[in-house]
Formats: sequence, structure tokens, C-alpha cells
Amino acid sequence: MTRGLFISFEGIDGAGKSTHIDRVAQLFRQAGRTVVLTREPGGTPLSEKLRELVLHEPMDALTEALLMFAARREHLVQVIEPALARGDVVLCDRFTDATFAYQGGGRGFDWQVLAQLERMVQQLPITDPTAAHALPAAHTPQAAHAQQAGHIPQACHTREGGYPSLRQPELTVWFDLDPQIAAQRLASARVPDKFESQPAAFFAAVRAGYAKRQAEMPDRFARIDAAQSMDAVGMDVSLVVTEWLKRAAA
Ligand SMILES: Nc1ncnc2c1ncn2[C@@H]1O[C@H](COP(=O)(O)OP(=O)(O)O)[C@@H](O)[C@H]1O
Ligand SMILES: Cc1cn([C@H]2C[C@H](O)[C@@H](COP(=O)(O)OP(=O)(O)O)O2)c(=O)[nH]c1=O
Repeated sequence: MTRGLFISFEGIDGAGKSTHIDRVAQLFRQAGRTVVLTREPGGTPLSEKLRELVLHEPMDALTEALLMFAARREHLVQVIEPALARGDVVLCDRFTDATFAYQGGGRGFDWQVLAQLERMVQQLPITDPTAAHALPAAHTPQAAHAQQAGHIPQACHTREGGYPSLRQPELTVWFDLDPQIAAQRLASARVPDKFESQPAAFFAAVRAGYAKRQAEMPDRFARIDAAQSMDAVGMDVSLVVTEWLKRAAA
């Protein structure tokens, strides 16, 4: 069976993610793959309700982070894991890097607490504990032990290391853009939500959050210079994805 692929798209608001995701979806469809195009926060009926709340209601920084991860957990259980198990290509408009960038970088929320929440929510295997088929047999003796002990592993993004590991995108396309250019683009594009109404300094901190995340996990990040023309950005994105696919297949 074809292996599922998980790709996320990140960047500050107005960087151009939404403009280019469809083109990537087309690339995969032309190659005969089934594509699940989804977004965070959101992607399930419950997660979309949580999205409405976090994007429009003022709230405490921990509440905001918890709601992002609650929406993500639901999204993983209901949409992302089943799609990957079917062998589909999951293209996700934002994932956990956005929480580190916005809640960690932008809001200044504790990075280590976010890392703990990430481990709790994204630890593999991901199953709904209330479902009849939940808690499949652990893959290794260490995994069985960890499962019985309720241990949350420290290890992260270890594809080759096997269990324990976290669900992470295999490729993250980061649209990196100066916040002032992003603000100019957004000024004429749409009515701003809670995050988009933040000052340029907030987005400078979000951008720094993305840079920190990239430095922590350089292997899966591809940085795109999003200040270029739409065509140039589109070409860079196609190139990054096709080159990555070649390497992944090798
Ligand atoms: N490379 C680009 N050059 C100029 N304008 C762009 C470029 N990419 C996107 N835009 C415009 O900027 C605005 C925000 O783009 P969008 O894709 O919605 O950003 P995001 O999804 O990252 O918030 C839209 O009006 C879009 O047409
Ligand atoms: C996924 C995620 C998004 N966000 C923010 C970033 C965006 O401002 C907003 C929604 O993202 P997005 O879907 O990119 O907004 P739009 O549809 O307006 O382009 O939520 C966080 O603060 N933390 C998160 O974990």
C-alpha cells in the first residue's frame, strides 16, 4: 500500500500559505494521490467550533494554548491519523509549529510547557481511548512498558528510531516574510481576526518563534522566501515538494 504523507504549511498571517496550498494539492492529484486538504485550528466539526472561539474571543494564554491542542487532538484522531493510515496525502494549513510560534513566540507562553502538551497530544500511537478498537498492541517491549506505565516519552520526530515518537509533519513548508510586507498584503485582503489585528511587534515575535522551531527541527523544515512574486514563491514551493518527494522515495 502507498505510504501516507503529512505536510504542513506555516508562516505569519498574510505570508501566502493559503494561496499556494491548492497548487501543491494539484501536484499530488496529478501523481494519482488522494489528498486531504485541511487546516488548524479546525478540520473537524468540533475543532472548527474551537477555532471560532480562539479566533474571536479574548482569553488567557494557557486557555488559548489548551484550546489549540484540544482542537489538534480531535483533528488527529478524527482526520489526520485515519487519512495517513489509508495512505492519503495530508496537506495541513498550520500545525503545532504555529502554537510554538504564536502562543510561544507571540504571546511569550512557556516553550517547555508547550513541548509537554505536544508530547501529550501527539504521542504515537494516536487512538480514541473510548473507541472499541482503541489501544492496539504496543510494537515493542519498551513501548508496551511505556504504555502500561502511562509514560510520556521525551523523544521527538524520530521516524527512523521507531517507538516512542510523536506525530509530526514529515515536511513543513515555512513561508517566511517580513511582518510589514504581510501587513500591507492583509490590509487590502480581509477583515482581520483576533490574531491578524495584532501589531507588527507581535508578528516579529511569531516569526522568531518559527525560526527557533526550525533550528530545533531543521530536517523537516523548508524555508521559502515569501517576499518574492507569487509566481516565484509558487515555483519554490513546487521545487521544495518535488525534491523532498524524491529524497523520501530514495
Ligand atoms: N507572493 C505574493 N505577492 C503579493 N501578494 C501575495 C503573495 N502571496 C499572497 N499574496 C496575497 O496576500 C494576501 C494573503 O495571502 P494568503 O495566501 O491568504 O496568506 P496566508 O494564508 O498565509 O494568511 C492575499 O490577498 C494574497 O493574494
Ligand atoms: C494552528 C494555530 C493557529 N493560530 C492562529 C494563527 C492565525 O492567526 C489563526 C488562524 O490561522 P489561519 O487559518 O492561517 O487564518 P486565515 O484563515 O485567516 O488565514 O490562528 C495560533 O495562534 N496557534 C495555533 O496553534
